[in-house]
Amino acid sequence: MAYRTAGVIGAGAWGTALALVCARAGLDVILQAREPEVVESVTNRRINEAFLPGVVLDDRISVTSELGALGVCDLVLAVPPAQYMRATLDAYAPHHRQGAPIILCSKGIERGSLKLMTEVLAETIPDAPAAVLSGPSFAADVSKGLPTAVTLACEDAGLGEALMETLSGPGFRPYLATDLIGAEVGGAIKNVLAIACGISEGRGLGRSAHAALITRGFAEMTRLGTALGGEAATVAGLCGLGDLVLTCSSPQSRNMSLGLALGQGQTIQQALAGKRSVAEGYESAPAVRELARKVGVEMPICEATAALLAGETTVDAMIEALLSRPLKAERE
Ligand SMILES: NC(=O)c1ccc[n+]([C@@H]2O[C@H](COP(=O)([O-])OP(=O)(O)OC[C@H]3O[C@@H](n4cnc5c(N)ncnc54)[C@H](O)[C@@H]3O)[C@@H](O)[C@H]2O)c1
Ligand SMILES: O=P(O)(O)OC[C@H](O)CO
Repeated sequence: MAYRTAGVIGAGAWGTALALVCARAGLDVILQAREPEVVESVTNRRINEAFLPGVVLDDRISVTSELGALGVCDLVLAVPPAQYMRATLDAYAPHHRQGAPIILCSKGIERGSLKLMTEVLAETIPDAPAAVLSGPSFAADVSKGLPTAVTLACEDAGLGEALMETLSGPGFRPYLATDLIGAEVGGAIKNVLAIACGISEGRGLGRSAHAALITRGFAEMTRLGTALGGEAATVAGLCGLGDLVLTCSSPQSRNMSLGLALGQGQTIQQALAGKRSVAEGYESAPAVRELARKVGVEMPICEATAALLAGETTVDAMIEALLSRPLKAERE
């Protein structure tokens, strides 16, 4: 099927950047924004001043506050913060066009239910063909057309291929996978690990500690991904290792910069004050910790980060606890 009109649910930085990706790929785009000021600024000045300032949006992109307006779309990208995915899809469900695929682009695990975004979709719009788009991709880079490669996971390989062809462009290269779980776990866990790396950086623990955190964090991500039924090879791809490397290496990441502030001595309240943008690692950390315990997977870095974010420990005690763990074989 040739896709002509894409709907994007959620006009944060990433939803807006993905609207541009779709427009550059030749699709007409309907971008749904919750905030009236976003609708106003995109309509009148062709810029999303609240979430992606400085980027002029393509004329193919129209903006609306109404989820119902996406009922005409033959392809939908869902990009709200993960903790709002269920409520957003519930509200959108009555309008969804039968058979239109939904590409989940948010990175997180639902608190309470401990569910992945594909599970949330299956419970809210069960008939919709699902795909996951995830990988190392800052909205600011993608919106400028800088080269970006991501994982596009879809159990139906034919549909995945069609979606990959549809979204690709000179600066945007999706790579195909069929493992939804592996693709989702990578994106959710790297956010928590990026906070840990930021803390290490903020505390001045050095590049060696940074590399150790990335490597041991990757082991945690792989353990959880495979325990949930994902494949290690998917987690080692763009959606897992690739995104971990990006997010843990740049203060441009909201998650890493939150960690940096905590490592430099700010409280969580100070570090989050006045922020409109989402740090998904902060939001998902309690669910990651609970899920790891539920499935019996050891994730000490994520556990320690969740404890710090919950106010149960201090940065110094967290570092001390991680460094005093019993020695063990690297591959365990
Ligand atoms: N920004 C990036 O570079 C980037 C890249 C890849 C993936 N992502 C992922 O995309 C998702 C969205 O992040 P973002 O960067 O676009 O957001 P953002 O931080 O730029 O903006 C916040 C978003 O939250 C929405 N929001 C606030 N309250 C809400 C509510 N009650 N219900 C529904 N939505 C609400 C706002 O409308 C806005 O879209 C996240 O899961 C993030 O991890 C972001
Ligand atoms: O700014 P962050 O930390 O939300 O990261 C954005 C993207 O997920 C990077 O791939």
